[in-house]
Amino acid sequence: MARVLIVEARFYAHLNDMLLAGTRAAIEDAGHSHETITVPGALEIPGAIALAAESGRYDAFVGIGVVIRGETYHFEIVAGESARGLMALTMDGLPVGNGILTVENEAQALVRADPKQKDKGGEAAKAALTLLELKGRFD
Ligand SMILES: Nc1c(NC[C@H](O)[C@H](O)[C@H](O)CO)[nH]c(=O)[nH]c1=O
Ligand SMILES: CC(=O)[C@@H](O)COP(=O)(O)O
Repeated sequence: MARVLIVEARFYAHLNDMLLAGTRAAIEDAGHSHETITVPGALEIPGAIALAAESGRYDAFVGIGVVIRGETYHFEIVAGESARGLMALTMDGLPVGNGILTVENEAQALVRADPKQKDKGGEAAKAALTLLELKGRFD
């Protein structure tokens, strides 16, 4: 049984609740365990995963959150840098799934967070577990 750490950026609680449901369901359906920690925003997700990975307590990681475009360039920073940080961790050999929604509005986020619709949380969990399985094959 793999131990999966879910790191959620709880910027929009109601959307995160849906993402979390899909993420947890995918992990449980695959027969693995999960633990969840919460950070303020998407920019903190990669750092939290890096810190947790050093503990050696987890086999895979899923970052989830919602970034909705506002009035300024900050959207590009938050969306781009959180994705870049997760990709850097993946390229370092960590099985990481990216479930951070980067959207124009709440309507787009709802469709993607809902486990009964696009289920991006479950998709990110499955991606992390796929990388974990590949890691086992190549080790
Ligand atoms: N605007 C959103 C943010 N912004 C906050 C940043 O992620 C970060 O916590 C802050 O800049 C302090 O370092 N975060 C989201 O997750 N979603 C947003 O829409
Ligand atoms: C993605 C963001 O950082 C955004 O929510 C912030 O809104 P604004 O650009 O209007 O400050």
